Amino acid sequence: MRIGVVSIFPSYLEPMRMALLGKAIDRGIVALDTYDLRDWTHDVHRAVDDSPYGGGPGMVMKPTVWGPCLDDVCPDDALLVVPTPAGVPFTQATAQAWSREKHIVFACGRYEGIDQRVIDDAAKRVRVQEVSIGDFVLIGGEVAVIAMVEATVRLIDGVLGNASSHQQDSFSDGLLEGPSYTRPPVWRGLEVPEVLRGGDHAKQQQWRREQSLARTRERRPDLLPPEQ
Ligand SMILES: CN1CCC[C@H](Cn2ccc3ccc(-c4n[nH]c(N)c4C#N)cc32)C1
Repeated sequence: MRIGVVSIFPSYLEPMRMALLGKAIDRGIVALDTYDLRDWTHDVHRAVDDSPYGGGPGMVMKPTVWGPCLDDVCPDDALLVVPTPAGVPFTQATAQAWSREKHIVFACGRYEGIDQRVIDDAAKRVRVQEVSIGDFVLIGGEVAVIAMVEATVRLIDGVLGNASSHQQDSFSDGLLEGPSYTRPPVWRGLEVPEVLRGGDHAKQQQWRREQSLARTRERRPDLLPPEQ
């Protein structure tokens, strides 16, 4: 998978070159290109924003900068993703679908966002998805991109050491994952559940299912399947 990210703060994206994502890049599973939007500005001040039509707070990012940038970095067969609090919710299902994409380009807005005509113009040529990572407001799109790239890339074969890891994710079966434990068996008077210290894998699987259902019922009843 090739990933392109456009930002006025490309160094904000450096965490994606670390740890497991960095290893996926080193191993050629993922290619990451970051672009500085200001390289497409055409004035001495390298302006990327301007005042909003119709008044209102803040500034809006210029179509005359974003347009030429996306023309250059987003080919017709790529998926263009625009993080925005007004977007469709990003979910595990989104990550699963994106993990099968060959090329994804992320457009990181700042200020009050990107002039809508940039998205409308791009949609004439490429598939565009405006997505949100949650019901809260960030300062820009970069943190959302890091979260979405991590959720997506970890699903690509070969990225996670233990192939089964993501198959036991929260949400992979629609439920929240249950608690995890490691040594020592007793820590500050707290014991690891007996069933996990034994060797009956069928009982352990049943226990984990029960724990997932209980936790989902308590914390995210909206995720429960109808019969539960
Ligand atoms: C007050 N204004 C309101 C509009 C957005 C302004 C900041 N901003 C500019 C670009 C941009 C991109 C994403 C997000 C964002 N926030 N929350 C999420 N779940 C996001 C996602 N994905 C936020 C952003 C702040």
